[in-house]
Amino acid sequence: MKEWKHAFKLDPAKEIDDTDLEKICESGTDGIIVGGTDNVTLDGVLDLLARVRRYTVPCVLEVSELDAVTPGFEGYLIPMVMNSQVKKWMMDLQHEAVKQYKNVMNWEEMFVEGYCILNPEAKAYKQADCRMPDADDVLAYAYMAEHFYHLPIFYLEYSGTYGDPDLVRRVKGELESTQLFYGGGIETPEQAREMAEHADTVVIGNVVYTNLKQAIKTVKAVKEITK
Ligand SMILES: CC(C)=CCC/C(C)=C/CC/C(C)=C/CC/C(C)=C/CC/C(C)=C/CC/C(C)=C/CC/C(C)=C/COP(=O)(O)OP(=O)(O)O
Ligand SMILES: O=P(O)(O)OC[C@@H](O)CO
Ligand SMILES: [Mg+2]
Repeated sequence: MKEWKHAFKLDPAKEIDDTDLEKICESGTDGIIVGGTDNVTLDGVLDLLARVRRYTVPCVLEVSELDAVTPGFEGYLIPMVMNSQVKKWMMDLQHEAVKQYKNVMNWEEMFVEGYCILNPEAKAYKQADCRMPDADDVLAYAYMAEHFYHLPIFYLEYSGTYGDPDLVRRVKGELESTQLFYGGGIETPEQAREMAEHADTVVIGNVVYTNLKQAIKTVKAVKEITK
């Protein structure tokens, strides 16, 4: 995943037909992330996994629901929400999962993500009871992700709305070894390119379901960038 510049996030709670899924999987994207905030079920995850597996594209599961975890993915992304006001979303859910399952966890395939969620209208923001940080707060979260927690990934999440490219640039300047994911509101190749100028990896979600043609064009836009 260190090499990923572009990823599509597919929501197991949403329908996608085989033709569209083929276009996504054969688009040249670096990987597929299966994940969503609500209504994530084991059946939904298994269905997507089996269908994505027809193609060679790498596929990882972003765990938001413990009951929907299954073997068979190349990797597992474990969110912890750094700007949540409630310890549950930063520590307790993950603690409970480790307590129950540490014997079957393969840490080589688990990647913890420090999430900073910046759209107050996003489901994940509301669910995790987030507070809105200012720019200095965000930079400090990024710094903590790398230097306190040694996380492999810091995820600047604007789910559903396009974010601030200048903040993405400043966050990137704060990080050396932690990989910066940007996700949220990318609907055009130009927006994908703008965020990919700064973020290590851009994640494209909802536009897959609203405008597949534009979604596919984001791959080339991101791959063309040489930093
Ligand atoms: C078989 C095998 C490999 C076993 C492994 C063992 C095992 C069970 C490991 C689990 C490891 C572990 C520590 C898991 C943690 C579990 C857990 C429940 C963590 C909490 C996750 C969390 C903080 C979720 C909050 C919400 C969040 C940050 C979601 C991220 C995704 C996101 C923002 C999606 C966008 O939302 P979307 O649904 O698309 O929204 P729209 O519909 O509005 O677009
Ligand atoms: O759905 P969008 O707004 O593209 O966001 C992508 C991803 O960051 C969601 O977790
Ligand atoms: Mg979504």
